[in-house]
Amino acid sequence: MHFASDNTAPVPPQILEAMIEANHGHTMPYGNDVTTTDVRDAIRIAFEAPEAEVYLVATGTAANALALACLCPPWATVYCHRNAHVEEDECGAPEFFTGGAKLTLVGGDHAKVDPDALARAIGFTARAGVHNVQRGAVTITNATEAGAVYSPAEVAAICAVARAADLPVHMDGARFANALVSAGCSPAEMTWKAGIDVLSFGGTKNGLMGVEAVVLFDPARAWEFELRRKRGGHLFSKHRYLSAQMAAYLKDDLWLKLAERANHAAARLSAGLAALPGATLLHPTQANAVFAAWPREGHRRAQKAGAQYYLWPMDQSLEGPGDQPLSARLVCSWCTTEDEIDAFLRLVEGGPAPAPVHVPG
Ligand SMILES: Cc1ncc(COP(=O)(O)O)c(C=O)c1O
Ligand SMILES: C[C@@H](O)[C@H](N)C(=O)O
Repeated sequence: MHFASDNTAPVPPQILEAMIEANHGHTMPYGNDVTTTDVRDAIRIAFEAPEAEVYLVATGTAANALALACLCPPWATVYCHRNAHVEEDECGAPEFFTGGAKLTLVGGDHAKVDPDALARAIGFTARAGVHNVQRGAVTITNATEAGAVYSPAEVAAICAVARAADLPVHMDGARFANALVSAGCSPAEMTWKAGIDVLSFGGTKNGLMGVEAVVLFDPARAWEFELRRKRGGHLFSKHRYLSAQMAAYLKDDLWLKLAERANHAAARLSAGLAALPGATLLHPTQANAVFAAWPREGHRRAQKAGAQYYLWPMDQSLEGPGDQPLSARLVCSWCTTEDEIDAFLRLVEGGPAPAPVHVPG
């Protein structure tokens, strides 16, 4: 019962097989291999963006921070949701890689930036001219840190506010595939057609060993990104092992199939929890994460039986009197099974613990 994060999931066999297949002979380094060229073209086709420039890095934090560094000067600010990953979980990487830009936090339900709140925040910035940080860029996360999904229209509304202030917009797409299959739109509709300038196109949460593609829909920023990636130590010399993963991920729409499996599992888990006495959903389940609260005893039973997930916020405690509800984040991955979901739900409800799984060897 593994719901701590999609980061805990193994790599799909197709991806490992692709890396083994790539592991023959010699090939040019630093992205000068044929597979990287093929991946770049495949992403341009998938996004209907023939002019886009595409670069692979190994972490989502690197993708976000390097992309923002190309969009926001050191003396400016990046507008993000107050619960955005770039604010809460990147240890200051965006501030570091931009050379000191600030993050201006904006509210909104389900970790979605509210367009009106964004407009107010932008209007308040630089009100005293040289004495204030300047307006820099906007970043939104899709799927969000609360498991919600922006529709293309919602993305366009954010981008319209940004464009009115002549600001570029970045999308943290660590779970882009999950958002896309949920919204039922095309990659282009979810990004550049709605006004997104740069996308962190995630692969790691959706199964890859560690590959994220930064897609710059405006190629004018490409050379700066290349320089920042190398200067930041994020240009892989044996780049073929990144591109082999991404090539396999895109082949036959594997990326969409993996995301559909994770989202389907989350929908099952969410419906099961919502039906339990005393359990409540805290956010709509629109991608692969479920945010819910249920009585403490249910948490104790589940965690005693080995279920892995985070109380969310993490500073809650299983100890203590009474049986008041505690809230949790449950993340499903491409390999979450119906059996582990059903076993978890029985534990939360108070049923028998699942039989221990015999792991041979
Ligand atoms: C929404 C979001 N963005 C970015 C990241 C950063 O990815 P990484 O941990 O690979 O740096 C994560 C991590 O899971 C994430 O959840
Ligand atoms: C850092 C932690 O939030 C990670 N990004 C996850 O989603 O599991």
